[in-house]
Amino acid sequence: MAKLILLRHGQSLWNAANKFTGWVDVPLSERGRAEATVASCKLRDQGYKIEVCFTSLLIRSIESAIVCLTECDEICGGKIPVIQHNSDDPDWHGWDKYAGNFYQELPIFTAQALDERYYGDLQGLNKAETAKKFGEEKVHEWRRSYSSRPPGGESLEDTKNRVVPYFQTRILDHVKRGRNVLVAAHGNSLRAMIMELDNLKPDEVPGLELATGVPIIYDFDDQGKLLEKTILT
Ligand SMILES: O=C(O)[C@@H](CO)OP(=O)(O)O
Repeated sequence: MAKLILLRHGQSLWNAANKFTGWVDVPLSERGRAEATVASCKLRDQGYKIEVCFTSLLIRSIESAIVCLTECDEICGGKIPVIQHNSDDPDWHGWDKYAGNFYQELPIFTAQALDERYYGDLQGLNKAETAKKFGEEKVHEWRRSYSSRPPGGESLEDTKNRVVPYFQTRILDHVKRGRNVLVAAHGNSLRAMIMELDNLKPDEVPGLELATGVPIIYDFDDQGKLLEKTILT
């Protein structure tokens, strides 16, 4: 039975400062690293073993994955996590000639498709001040509705349109082969994925809040059919 483990990154320094973050590449806070450590221990205590990992290109998701996979490293089943960069930069080619060894290494695939929702003109602004300026209702609509776009940014629908094809082709492929997969990503890229997994309608998604650093486990049977969901609080 394969497991799909979704992990919203630990608290970032801009989560702590209550700022819209989006694609701004802000690292974890001390609390965020502690949350990823706790997630790692919970997964270890429940006997989970990870075989493949996916992250976005943003450091807060990569850091969360690395802390989660290395703090209680039993969850890697004796393998070493290795990031599989896939850069279009021609200077990169040649650095990555190492073919890898699936028996000894746990691949971490990084993908732009899993990045946080692009928050456009709101990025860097304080959330409370923005709500005062534009009104609580408008800002809540920008943050939590399905189809409303924040100024210059992506709606959740836009985010879902890039997340779901990647999820279906790349991530679910491993799950269907019976592998346990960790996806360390963001509040909105994971909400898009959960909409798909839980069959949520657009009017059901505003109520979906994800805590930082709390693993959400989906169990699949050998035919790739979804059986149950557990939140490791
Ligand atoms: O700022 C962001 O990028 C996100 C996640 O922290 O915020 P929100 O909860 O408003 O979608």
